[in-house]
Amino acid sequence: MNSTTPAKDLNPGLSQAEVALRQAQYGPNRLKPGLERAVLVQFLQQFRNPLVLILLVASVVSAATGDVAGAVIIALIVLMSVTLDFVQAYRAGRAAERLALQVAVTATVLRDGSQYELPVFDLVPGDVVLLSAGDLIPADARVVQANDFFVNQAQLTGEPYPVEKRASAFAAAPSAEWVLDAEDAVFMGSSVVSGSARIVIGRIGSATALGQIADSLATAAPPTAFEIGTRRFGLLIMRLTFLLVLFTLLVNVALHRPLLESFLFAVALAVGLTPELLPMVVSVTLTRGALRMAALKVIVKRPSAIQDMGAMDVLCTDKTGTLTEARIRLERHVDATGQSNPNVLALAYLNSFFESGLKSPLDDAILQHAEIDVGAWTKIDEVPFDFERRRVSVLVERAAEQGSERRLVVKGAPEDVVRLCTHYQDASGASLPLDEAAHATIVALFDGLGEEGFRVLGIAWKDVPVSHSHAVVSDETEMVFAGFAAFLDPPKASAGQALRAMAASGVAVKIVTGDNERVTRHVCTELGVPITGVLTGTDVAAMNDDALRARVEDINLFCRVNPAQKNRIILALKARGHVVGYLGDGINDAPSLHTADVGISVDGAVDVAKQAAAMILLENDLMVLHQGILEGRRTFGNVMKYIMMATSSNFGNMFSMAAATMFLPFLPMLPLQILLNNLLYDVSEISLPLDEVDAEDLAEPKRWDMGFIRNFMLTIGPISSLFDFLTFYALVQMFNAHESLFRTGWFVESIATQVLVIFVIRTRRNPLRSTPNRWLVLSSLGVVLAAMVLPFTPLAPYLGFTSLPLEFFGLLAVLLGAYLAMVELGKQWFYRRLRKV
Ligand SMILES: Nc1ncnc2c1ncn2[C@@H]1O[C@H](COP(=O)(O)OP(=O)(O)OP(=O)(O)O)[C@@H](O)[C@H]1O
Ligand SMILES: [Mg+2]
Repeated sequence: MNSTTPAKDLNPGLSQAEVALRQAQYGPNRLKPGLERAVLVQFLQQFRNPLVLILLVASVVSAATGDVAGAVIIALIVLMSVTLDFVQAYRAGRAAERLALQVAVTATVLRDGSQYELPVFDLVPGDVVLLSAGDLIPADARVVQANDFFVNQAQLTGEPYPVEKRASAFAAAPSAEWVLDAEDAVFMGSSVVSGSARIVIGRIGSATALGQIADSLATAAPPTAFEIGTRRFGLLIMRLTFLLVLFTLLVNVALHRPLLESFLFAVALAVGLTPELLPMVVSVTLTRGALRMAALKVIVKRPSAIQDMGAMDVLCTDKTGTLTEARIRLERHVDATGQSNPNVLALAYLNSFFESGLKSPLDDAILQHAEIDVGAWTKIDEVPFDFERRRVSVLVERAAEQGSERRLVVKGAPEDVVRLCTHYQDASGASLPLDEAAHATIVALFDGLGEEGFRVLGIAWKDVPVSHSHAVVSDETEMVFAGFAAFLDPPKASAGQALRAMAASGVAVKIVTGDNERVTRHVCTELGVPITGVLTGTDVAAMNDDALRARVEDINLFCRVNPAQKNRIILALKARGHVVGYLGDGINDAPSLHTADVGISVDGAVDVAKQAAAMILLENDLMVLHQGILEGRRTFGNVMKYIMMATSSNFGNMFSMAAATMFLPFLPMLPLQILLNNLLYDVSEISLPLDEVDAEDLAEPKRWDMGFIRNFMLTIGPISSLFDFLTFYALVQMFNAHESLFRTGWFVESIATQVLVIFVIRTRRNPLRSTPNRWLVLSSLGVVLAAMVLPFTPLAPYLGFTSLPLEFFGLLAVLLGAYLAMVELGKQWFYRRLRKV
């Protein structure tokens, strides 16, 4: 191990004035381009939709052939739909970004000689930053001081093992260039595995090595289950649209209709069929969910995680701080004979005091327990803590009668610490050989402490020659066992209740901890959590992935597992088809937070954990998480409503429109009327994300089910078409409708049925027993009213409408009532059959 390299420069950091200058010059330390440019780009991206482009081109062509008014109206309608969609989605996006800012990763920066905790995007070249284990490296920088400083550069180099970095003055070859394997350079996107350092920033934002490859990294995120679902749904719709459009086009051509108009009609039909509001509905529901979560003190970094929360059926969690209070207190310090012994405390204190790597709450508890003067000791070296060894050693020295003495002090997981010892120290301080009898006493003592619910660390030491100036892992042998430090970390009162609530909502909770079995069992008993099975890290190590997969289902306690094993457990659960959440706060949790479908961390977590998580709890409370799960399911419910509307009623309408072209001597609706119909329908749906979802729809994890959507479509769609044909028949037979009367009548009927059916479809219950959101009622009724009034306004001739006879509204009322009643019957039949399967 490399020992401390002293600071060559005592750089006090930049002055605030200098920082302001540099911020103006270099901009924020961010990978993404500025928002302003993005707005325009985002808006223009809406026009990438081929249907939108085709419509605009087609309307230009139709303007050229004489129909200027029609072309202008089509262009206007298209523009309005695009803007409507964009504004909603953009506002949602901004709200999500503001939320994410609340949990921005910060760095410890030295400016004007004082330390500040600042968001990383505030940093400028020249800033002095202090780093310790678990931190993310905020920009490309030079190391000026290092202390057993190891970083993980996997994101840049793909090299999974930590590499050591040293201060320039101590590097074998100080480098002037930014080379990834330079010993004295660290790079944005890597993380500190152990040790500490002081760095001076050289390059920020997109000038960093990461910034230069950021575009290629951006594509790496795997799609969530929900995104895969939406994509498959889009494909289904696309196929249906294609068939229908082709069909109408062929019929119209066969009937020798005007080509351009037929083409426009077919394209308008395609627009009518496309659930173009789906992305908007998804992002708005998600943002609304995120804002409601924020009120509960949960910050959602990646909005789609809310959906994953709704789908999640297994939650894995570590123990400390989640199930326990994380107010850890040192309760006892006992020697091998079980007697309280100040020498044990002194050794533990030395170790915690000089440990420079990852400080854990256990260290804090030791340091807070007593004030011990360590002034006589100086630190020589350290073997930093890691989650494989589960221990930390410090090498310290003090003056003694003859010269000086050097001592290695180890503290860590008791099983391992005891294994490293050949001697033990009794109450008088004498060092005795650790024979079988002594070993049995020590193990019994340890077991006893565990039984009482104590978290226990073993403490051991040995003297080394003064010439010994580096400490390495292999020095941790032939130690003298000093005793145990025993801590209490009381279970959280609210945790048991939260776990029961989750179980009742169909989410299995599994505990995945680096701590030992006895302590964890004790916590479970106190919380009233039944233990269905236990696996230890040793068991997991002995299994291949198949064997692990076969076991993960029944086990709800995984103990003494290391970070890689935690990750394997998550992978095994995912492979079994579960949607897995992971809650954790340490360096050891980062890989699992990344692998899980939804990673959840807490505000006090180390940077790497916060970075890997999709959601941050500002208050570590499992009950809030249960709320989040319900929020996710609510979001899913509202998106589903939109999809069920789009596939049943909307699709039914467009289907009858296509079919009607075969029987009518004219187009059943003008292209622009179809587009207007679609726009009005969209407007009625804007408030859908605000809608309530019935309690029974929140009872279970929610997942995409294409079979469900298809069957629903096949049940409700035909009812919609049936009533279209009844209208069609009545208009021709009873009203003797000519072209424009027919189109006007059908336009009004189709809007009314299509929009009002939401009140039947939005609930599984009798629609009168489930209260819809006020805005949804207002927008729906408003749109239907607008459609009815439109034919009587001066706009009517431009839109090809004619005023309707009063009797038509009588017919409409009868048809509408019968339609809604029949959809309700169809719906009830559908859900009854669904329950039987
Ligand atoms: N500061 C420390 N010094 C020595 N040993 C430590 C220290 N911190 C942790 N350990 C050892 O490493 C083990 C694993 O660490 P830790 O308990 O933090 O893991 P975890 O998986 O995060 O567990 P938890 O579920 O309690 O959060 C501990 O049980 C303890 O034996
Ligand atoms: Mg932990």
